[in-house]
Amino acid sequence: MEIELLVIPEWVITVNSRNQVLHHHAVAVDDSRIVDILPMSEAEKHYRPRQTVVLAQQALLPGLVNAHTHAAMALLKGLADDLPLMEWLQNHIWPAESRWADAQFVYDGSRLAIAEMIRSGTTCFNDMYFFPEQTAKAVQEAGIRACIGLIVIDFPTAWGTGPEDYLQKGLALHDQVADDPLLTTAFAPHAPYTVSDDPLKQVSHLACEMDMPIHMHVHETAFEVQQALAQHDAVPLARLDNLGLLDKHFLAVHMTQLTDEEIALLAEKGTHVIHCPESNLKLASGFCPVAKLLAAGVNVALGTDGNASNNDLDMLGEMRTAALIAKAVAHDASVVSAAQALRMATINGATALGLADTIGSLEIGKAADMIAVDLSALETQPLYDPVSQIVYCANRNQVTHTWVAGKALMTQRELTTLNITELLATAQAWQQKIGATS
Ligand SMILES: CSC[C@H]1O[C@@H](n2cnc3c(O)ncnc32)[C@H](O)[C@@H]1O
Ligand SMILES: [Zn+2]
Repeated sequence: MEIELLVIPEWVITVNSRNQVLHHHAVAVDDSRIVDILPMSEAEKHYRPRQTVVLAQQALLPGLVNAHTHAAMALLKGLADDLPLMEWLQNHIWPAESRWADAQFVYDGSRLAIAEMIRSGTTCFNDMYFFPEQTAKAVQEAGIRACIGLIVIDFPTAWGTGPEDYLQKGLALHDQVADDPLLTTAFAPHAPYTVSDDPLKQVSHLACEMDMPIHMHVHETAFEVQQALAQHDAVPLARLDNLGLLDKHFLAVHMTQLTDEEIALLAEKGTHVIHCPESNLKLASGFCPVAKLLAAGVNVALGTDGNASNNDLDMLGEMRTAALIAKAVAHDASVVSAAQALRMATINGATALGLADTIGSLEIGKAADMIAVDLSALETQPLYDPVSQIVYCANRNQVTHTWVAGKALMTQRELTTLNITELLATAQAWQQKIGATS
């Protein structure tokens, strides 16, 4: 049978329901999908590939899913460090955004972020930012996969005048990208402290009717919870529940403040938690109780947050941080194994975005969103367990290949759809403009 592509790595890390790691197997790809996974010795008998990629000493795994980011913030990387969330946001980031965040900024920043993501093995990201049509354009040109946030926030910005306008523009974008197999959309109300009840009720209604995810920062800090108690006489999670938002469509980002009762509520409602450990550490926001959430049956996925609070978009690093912090928080080294951390960075993100039938694992019928990691370097040798090596040892420069829907976006560390020289020139032009005024 003639096929487009046959990839023959040392290991196939499937992230299927049995976490199978296959040695000396090949992955056959045709028409954007995985059509077979079979022993290497049989592959060449069964298939006549137009291209064969042999990856000796490399592991092939599902592309990483960054379940929470603000791609365009790549242009604000390092602009305001070492600050707590509210001071960072109100005194530095929001003023910078109101000065700079126009359509060109979002397009240029998104391209820079997408290049960083492809180079570090991310094949799908869930975004929340102004001018989402610019992020969508950058995604389409680069060939990566993304869920584009249709933002809602009470105050006016360069992108819109208020909630009605944001929703109208967002719904128009939803219709515009509906036929693109690599793009989906989610409602993205910013946070409980910036979106009032009426737009939240509207989002809840629309998300249910259109079967779309809702992506929101929630319980990021203790301050957020205390302030809401004083203002609304209810913690944000209870307010969102009363407004009807908590169900399987809801992606609650951060969740560093959670009681055991709230964890049980999330499990009962099927709400997803998006854990961003490095952003939480850098802004000193708090610690998400990941082990307790997983034990309660809550789907926990991973995100980097934006480049201005992390400051990288490195999902390999995020996996490692998530596994290490979870152990310290739980006072238990056995929680969040390497295999579990990898699930959080792949299939759990896909599940949160409603894409688990398409991406998140290497299985026959799924889209060929795959990455190769070279484990031959001395830093990852000797090697007893490739999953352990990827989560606890490897760094992002060891990602050699990135495919989305069977198309190579990076081959032997060379980007195929983005030009690094151009991206660097654009980043430096923005640095000069923004740096001159800060
Ligand atoms: C409505 S567009 C997104 C908005 O969110 C801001 N943002 C970035 N990181 C965080 C965070 O960790 N908590 C809250 N808000 C954040 C970003 O700067 C945009 O203004
Ligand atoms: Zn965020």
